[in-house]
Amino acid sequence: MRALIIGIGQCGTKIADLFALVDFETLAVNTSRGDLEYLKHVPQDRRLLIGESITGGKGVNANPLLGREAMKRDLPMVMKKINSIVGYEDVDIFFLTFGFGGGTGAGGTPVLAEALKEEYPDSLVVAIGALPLREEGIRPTINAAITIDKLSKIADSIIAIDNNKLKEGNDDISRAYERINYTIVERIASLLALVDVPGEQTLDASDLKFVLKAFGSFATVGYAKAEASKVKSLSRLIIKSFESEGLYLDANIESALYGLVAVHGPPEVLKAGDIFEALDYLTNKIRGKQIFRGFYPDPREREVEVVTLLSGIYDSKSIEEIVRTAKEYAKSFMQAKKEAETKKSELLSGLPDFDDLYPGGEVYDVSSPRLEEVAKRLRRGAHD
Ligand SMILES: Nc1nc2c(ncn2[C@@H]2O[C@H](COP(=O)(O)OP(=O)(O)OP(=O)(O)O)[C@@H](O)[C@H]2O)c(=O)[nH]1
Repeated sequence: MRALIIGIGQCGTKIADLFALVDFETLAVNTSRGDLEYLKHVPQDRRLLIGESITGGKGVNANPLLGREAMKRDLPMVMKKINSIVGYEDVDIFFLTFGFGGGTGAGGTPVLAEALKEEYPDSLVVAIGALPLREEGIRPTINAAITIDKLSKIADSIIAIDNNKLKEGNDDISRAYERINYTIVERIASLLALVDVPGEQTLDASDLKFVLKAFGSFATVGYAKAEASKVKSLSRLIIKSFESEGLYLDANIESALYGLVAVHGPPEVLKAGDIFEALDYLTNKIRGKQIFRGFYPDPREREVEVVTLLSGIYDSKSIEEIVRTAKEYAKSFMQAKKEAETKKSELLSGLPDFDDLYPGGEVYDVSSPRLEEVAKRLRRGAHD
């Protein structure tokens, strides 16, 4: 199983930086030189500054048109770098990490996703994006809604993390960002770590790709960990992986088409009866009724760890709220624009031009040959 993590923009490269810390192959792409320098773990030769000719290396200030243009202009450089990283061994999944509300990530990610799909048709492109906080105002919400629309037509799955859930803690915002970034990386890394690993019933890269190849719908990764001696019901632990801290996305898990469950822990907890009860429960709960599973009994373990992935989700309150708000805003903005145009033409219609009011306003070109001729004749007359 080979994954390449590509971070785009500030939020995306910060997340990629954490993936680099846990030894994933990463690439960081940004319009801001300062943000690239700030990274700690992505190797220097894996940091690409794009759009320098338009931004001077200073970011795009939440303008996705500039983010898109920056990625378009430097796409050959970015793709060349990716080619050199990929080499001769296929990449199973490109994970693109970014913030939906900014300019570089929101504008640039769909451009890169499209190019990757074209160049690597057998690899999956999965977008992992942070949804903006309501308090950030209307622009990030619009950026998010339009980017969701674009990516839903290109990416195989979109793993959206709702930053609004951050507010449930007491941390200041940068600590809260750190916490959520860490959680995302922990979950995806735990999931990938259990793919292609020997176990009782194992998951391979093709299982994971099957689940994530979900025509641009939403996917979510759940996680739960508990002391083995305290686990009364494995199915409850699996369900718990989607609750509380669970999702970071307000989604109806029953609408999911596919699922994947990986459980790691001491053999006495991973009993066949409990496992099948848990799987039956989940299979009946989700709409698509297809669950892949992997079980990894480990006698040295004292804890049980559950990683769950659900995909093919269309029903999400977090996403609906963003799309609805953006649509309502767009509608009222277009209406206001139309009214302003009508008002402007009503106010200004009927005004004359300067010519109507200033008689004798003909203008002669002093360098015209005819005028020269007249001037010459006048001068001659003066001498005669
Ligand atoms: N989860 C999470 N969200 C973040 C983080 N940093 C920023 N965001 C969110 O991402 C959005 C802003 O995206 P950025 O990545 O900062 O912007 P950008 O893509 O670099 O684009 P510009 O700054 O406009 O050049 C906002 O909606 C923030 O709430 C982070 O570290 N973690």
